[in-house]
Amino acid sequence: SMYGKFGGQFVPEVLMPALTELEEAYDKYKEDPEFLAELDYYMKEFAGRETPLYFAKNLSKKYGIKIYLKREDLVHGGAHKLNNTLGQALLAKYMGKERLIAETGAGQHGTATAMAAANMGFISEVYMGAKDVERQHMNVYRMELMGSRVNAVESGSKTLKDAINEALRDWVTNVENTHYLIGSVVGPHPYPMIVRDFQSVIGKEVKEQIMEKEGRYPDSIVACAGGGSNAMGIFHPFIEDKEVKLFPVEAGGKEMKTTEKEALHSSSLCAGEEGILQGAHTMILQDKYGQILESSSVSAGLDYSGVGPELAYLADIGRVTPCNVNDDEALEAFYELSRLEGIIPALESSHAVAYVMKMAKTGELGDLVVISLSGRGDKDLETVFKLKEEE
Ligand SMILES: CC/C=C(/N=C/c1c(COP(=O)(O)O)cnc(C)c1O)C(=O)O
Repeated sequence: SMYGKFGGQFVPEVLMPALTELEEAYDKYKEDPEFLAELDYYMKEFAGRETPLYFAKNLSKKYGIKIYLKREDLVHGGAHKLNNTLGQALLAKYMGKERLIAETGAGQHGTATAMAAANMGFISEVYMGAKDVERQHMNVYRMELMGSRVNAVESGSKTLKDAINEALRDWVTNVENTHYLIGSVVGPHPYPMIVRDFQSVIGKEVKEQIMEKEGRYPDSIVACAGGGSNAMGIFHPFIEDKEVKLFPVEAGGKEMKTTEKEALHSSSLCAGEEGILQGAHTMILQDKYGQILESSSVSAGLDYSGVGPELAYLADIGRVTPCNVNDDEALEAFYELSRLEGIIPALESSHAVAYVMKMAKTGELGDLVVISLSGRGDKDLETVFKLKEEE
């Protein structure tokens, strides 16, 4: 449960039995043939795996290096989030739970939770910051259409951190019949491990696909990092392959500056400090009194003041190279990929594309790079066109 000095279970005593129950269930079912067969069925027949490792020929031609996109935007629902919600929902079913709750920012995790809940017959409830309810409204319709109740959270910055706090409060009250389906590699142990394991299907597929297509591993892998689950999912199978450089790209927001009460970015690895957030010792954006600072990003899914403890650990030991791009660079990448490849990326994923556009010619990424295209951009069209009008 510890990643070096990071990780742990910094939660109220009342939650410890639920965390112990979850860890015991995970240990029991993660090697259970029936559980694994059922999960494999859902991954193939419902989520649509395996996803392509697509050679972006026009992007590669323009930027002078070989660029592959791991197409998690093609997972059912439009993002990598379903990989995790199917795993955790199935685990909750084997545990005999009848209700799922979740937090969401971009609404992709909420949608993926609603999909798993509808399909497996759970009651489901999603907590979503009021600001995110506004800017990802298409996903609110999708969640409600599939039978989830969406609770707009008005406290704090009305984004992801506040949604997680409300979900934790619900869980404390309803721990008997409810599984809290955390959407990223954050929170108290065993969540960062469970989510990383379910998302590792991404990196496992890349390992086989890149060997098939190129006969070698990539020089670098680039993935955006909000909580860090698509990054940890694509990185984890390559951790021991030291020749593969790993770049988690954080949201640089408006600028890499912090005022008294807020950060103008969401780059916890690049500019945060050690602290405790929502159950884990990790890197967070906090003021000098240790109060969590509001974060900022054009993309709801990266707009988070913390990051997963395992990613904090890997950055601390130098196995990953944290970096960031700002809102404008991400928006430029959103347009670039749409025009060059006919693929509209989520604003979150656009941060990874932007970093490759920015660094391709420096040699830092080598000649063969894989980008985790974590989601598609349909949910962001309104945001992007509103910004265009304001220009
Ligand atoms: C769990 C809260 C995060 C959400 N989304 C985060 C997200 C992210 C960032 O989340 P991580 O992979 O966990 O860092 C990347 N790409 C897409 C398409 C996303 O939707 C959500 O609520 O949908």
